[in-house]
Amino acid sequence: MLEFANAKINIGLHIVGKRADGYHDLESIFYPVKVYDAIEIFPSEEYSMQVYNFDFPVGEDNLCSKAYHLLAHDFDLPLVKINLLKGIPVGAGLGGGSSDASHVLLMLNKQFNLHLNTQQLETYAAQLGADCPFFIRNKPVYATGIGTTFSDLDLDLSDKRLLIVKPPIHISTAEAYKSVAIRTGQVDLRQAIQLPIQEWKFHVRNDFEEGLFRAYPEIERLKAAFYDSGAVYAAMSGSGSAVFGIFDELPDLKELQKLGHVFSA
Ligand SMILES: C[C@@](CO)(OP(=O)(O)O)[C@H](O)COP(=O)(O)OP(=O)(O)OC[C@H]1O[C@@H](n2ccc(N)nc2=O)[C@H](O)[C@@H]1O
Ligand SMILES: Nc1ncnc2c1ncn2[C@@H]1O[C@H](COP(=O)(O)OP(=O)(O)O)[C@@H](O)[C@H]1O
Repeated sequence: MLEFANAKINIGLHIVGKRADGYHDLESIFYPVKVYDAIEIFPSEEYSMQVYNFDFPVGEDNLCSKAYHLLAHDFDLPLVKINLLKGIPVGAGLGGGSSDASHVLLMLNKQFNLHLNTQQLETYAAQLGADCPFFIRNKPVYATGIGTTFSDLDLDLSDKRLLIVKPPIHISTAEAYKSVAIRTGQVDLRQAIQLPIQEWKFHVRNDFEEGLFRAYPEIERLKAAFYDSGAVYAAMSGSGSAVFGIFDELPDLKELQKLGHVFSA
């Protein structure tokens, strides 16, 4: 079985509290985007996994392997070979690894007739990472809690052009959370996105930007370059380092291409 695992962007991200277990409560809008990894799973004589197009360990730490072993613990799954072709940049705030994990759960459920429903799959996904459950639903949602409680959202950007630029900076999510400031009393993102998109820049913010822009001025310059290129809204996604921009029309890419790898999403 071959499937494509898409990325996500966060449209607004408010860090609203810190919990006793060290995780943070947040509010965010998760929006699926058309940047993909490819995952192939097939029965094999032994379990193995191979990653193409990216250089990181493929051992038990890979989220695809973790997803397989999580289900293999509870179900009589055959041994499989997993091939992963990375297209989603890593350490970018685009949730690539989380999407891979959840797509492995979805694929195993389908391929081996496990009959798990969405709720059950989301519960398994939550054991793999806070970003994972979103990719089970994989449609625009307003997320709260640690990012695993969802309400559906009517947001459709399909008449816009969406560009994402990944600068050559790798940000660890855990590190980004360590220095983020908690802010309460922010605008309700669900209301803010009802405003015309041109006004989002005054109301829709990502709380990770402040600290990470200080540490990596290149990311702030990248966001400015999006506006210079005509974006109606631009922001860093999640804990970075990728920045996305929403455009009415496809801009000249020359300046953006100087600052990183450009993805049309
Ligand atoms: C910031 C966000 C926004 O969507 O995305 P990315 O930028 O990573 O894509 C997510 O909250 C990232 O979720 P995810 O990357 O799955 O996090 P996990 O693997 O569960 O946790 C990695 C580390 O991040 C911190 N963490 C994560 C989620 C959360 N709500 N509070 C936290 O404090 C914890 O220190 C944890 O040890
Ligand atoms: N299948 C995978 N794809 C990408 N990263 C993975 C995967 N499995 C484990 N990881 C680990 O997760 C880290 C962050 O992954 P990524 O999906 O890029 O997160 P983020 O959304 O925070 O940028 C990587 O640096 C890597 O060590």
